[in-house]
Amino acid sequence: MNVKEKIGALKGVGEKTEKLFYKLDIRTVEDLIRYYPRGFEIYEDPVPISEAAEGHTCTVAGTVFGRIQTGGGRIQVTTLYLKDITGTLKVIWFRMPFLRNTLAKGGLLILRGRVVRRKDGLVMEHPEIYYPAYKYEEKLHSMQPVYSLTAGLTNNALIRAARQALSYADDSQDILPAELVRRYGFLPYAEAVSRMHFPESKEDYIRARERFVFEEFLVFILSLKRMRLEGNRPENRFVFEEQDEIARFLDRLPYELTGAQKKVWNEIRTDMQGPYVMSRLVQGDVGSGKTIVAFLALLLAGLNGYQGAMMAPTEVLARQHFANISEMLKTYELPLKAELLTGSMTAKEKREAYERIASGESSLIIGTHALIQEKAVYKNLALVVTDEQHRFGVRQREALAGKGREPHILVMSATPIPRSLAIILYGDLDISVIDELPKNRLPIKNCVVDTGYRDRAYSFMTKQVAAGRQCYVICPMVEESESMEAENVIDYSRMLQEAVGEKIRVGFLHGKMKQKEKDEIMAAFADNEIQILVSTTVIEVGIDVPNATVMLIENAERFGLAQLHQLRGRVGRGRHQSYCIFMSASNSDETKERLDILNHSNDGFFIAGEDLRLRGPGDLFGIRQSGILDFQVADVFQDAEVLKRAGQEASAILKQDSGLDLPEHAALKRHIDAKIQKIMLETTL
Ligand SMILES: Nc1ncnc2c1ncn2[C@@H]1O[C@H](COP(=O)(O)OP(=O)(O)OP(=O)(O)O)[C@@H](O)[C@H]1O
Repeated sequence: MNVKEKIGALKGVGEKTEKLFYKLDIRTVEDLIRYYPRGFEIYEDPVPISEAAEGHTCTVAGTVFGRIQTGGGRIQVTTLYLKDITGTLKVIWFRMPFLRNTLAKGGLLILRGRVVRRKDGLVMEHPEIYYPAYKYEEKLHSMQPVYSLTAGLTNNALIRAARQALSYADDSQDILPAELVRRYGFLPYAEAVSRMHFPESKEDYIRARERFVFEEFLVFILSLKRMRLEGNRPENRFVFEEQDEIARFLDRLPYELTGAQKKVWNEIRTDMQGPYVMSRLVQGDVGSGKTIVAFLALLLAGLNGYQGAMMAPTEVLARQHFANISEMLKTYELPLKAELLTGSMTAKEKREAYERIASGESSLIIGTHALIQEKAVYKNLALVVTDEQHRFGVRQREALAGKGREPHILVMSATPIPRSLAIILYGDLDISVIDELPKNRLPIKNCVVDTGYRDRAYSFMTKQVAAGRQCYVICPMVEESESMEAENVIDYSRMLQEAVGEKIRVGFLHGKMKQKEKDEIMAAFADNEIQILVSTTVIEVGIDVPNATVMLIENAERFGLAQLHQLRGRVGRGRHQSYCIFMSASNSDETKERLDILNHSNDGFFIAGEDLRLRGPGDLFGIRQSGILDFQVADVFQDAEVLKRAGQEASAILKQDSGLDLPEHAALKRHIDAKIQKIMLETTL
């Protein structure tokens, strides 16, 4: 079979399933071959029930103790107690009432699932069932891939389809030039890709991964270069003049810019008035005050009679920026109008917004990714501020300016990457760093505790709320599905509401909520109508409520350090003393060491370095990767050396063959061009 064929060509993938695959962006057999697992389940020997620990996925073996029950309620829950000589464990399944009959026959039962703490103690939730128990033997010590899924498509279905797809992989499909594969001693393509999905051991996976990390970086760098982002800078065809109103605005701001903010603002101002179009990256740790610098650039564009657009990575964040900038325009009586453009607005609202943008009535446009490009026609867009997550959209944004005018580009990033790596990843951008925090800040006080501390954490939060402050709680994680995650957040906030009493309003936020609901909750939290916000990691980026002073992170052991640092960065943004409580359900030394780093440092750069030191090459499994810059397998920090090499190879390839026209680069070129085209399509739709 040709791997370019539609995914529906695989056996067992009907029309309906095909659509589900599309949702995961898997269209062809090759897409599936390259859809690597996000992790692996390693099937260990069963543990004694007394050792089944909160927050862990484990396997237990035992017999059913007492009766199996199915209870009503919103969701049907089937409950049993599993017993071995060391103890009993409560086990529940959702929506599987038939289990009552199938499991009632007695005999040894093996269950594998995550153990969580509920009101009535430890519970294993929705485990896999091995019954009769010998069925587990087939799996013992194996590594099962775990894929990112979509509702309706199970992990098993993906495993089956992936096995089939992999049987059609062969070395002729490799996009890396053969000479590179030889020189670096990489595994041949077909073997490597099959080990990416079904490795026999960790070492096996690591060896296969090496090649795809390299490939991913190489493709990334070459794509950027092919999109003509590097090389000749377009001329600056906008006329910018200094605006007195900006100086007046800065004078009246309730705080003085830090030295670092002033320095960066100067660099931006100089760029915008210079002979070439600006392409600048502003890097700054969480809470370092990047937003005001971006706002200043927008104001400068607006006051010069141009338009400026700011694209936020999430809708919640877009609304926050819009609210802030609108407020500023009003307070400081600036003669400019801000406009919001997001996906959840009604057709009528959008149409009206488009009109005001086309006529130039609105000059500061804040929105989300897709929408800023949609039908909006700008009168005279001179500046686009984006987030690093939109790395690839740059080219269309330039196109979006239309009529051959290329706007200034400002990219904001909170990722603490060393300069040498930033130069490779952002080779087309000048780099500014905000390396100083505002003076009014008190360092965040951290503590690392176990779950036994939960009640004390709640009473601490109650006291903070009594003092007028607000708190965030990052809910324990549920990996199985988004809907279970939602239920979990709701259950948790109910429990918390009971614990803190009615005077305090607890709100919650999760990925499955409608945009409007999210906005309402965020607005209520920003106005202190909600004092404690229980959330999944959706609040991770950018949210700025300076009155919030406590961040309680449940299951802290399950996050990467970079992500924990981002989450913690939601507090300590104002003048009040702030606290971060890392609650961990694991007692392992490794967890302790990792959390200890955060406990003793609030510095993103230092944390990233330490994280790297601790995560040896063997540790690619347990903890969620940072997801920074959204690489599929590569990790900017951990694979820094590979990134450097890929950067060198990319330059060497282009030096020898700038158009990628040599036969040995043909596959690479096709791959890159298809990728660029896809990105273009996605971002212009
Ligand atoms: N020079 C300053 N002095 C005092 N407060 C400041 C200063 N600059 C910014 N702030 C305030 O600090 C808070 C954090 O700033 P901002 O939201 O810009 O952070 P950020 O760099 O975007 O961080 P993150 O990456 O976490 O979103 C805001 O409430 C902002 O008003």
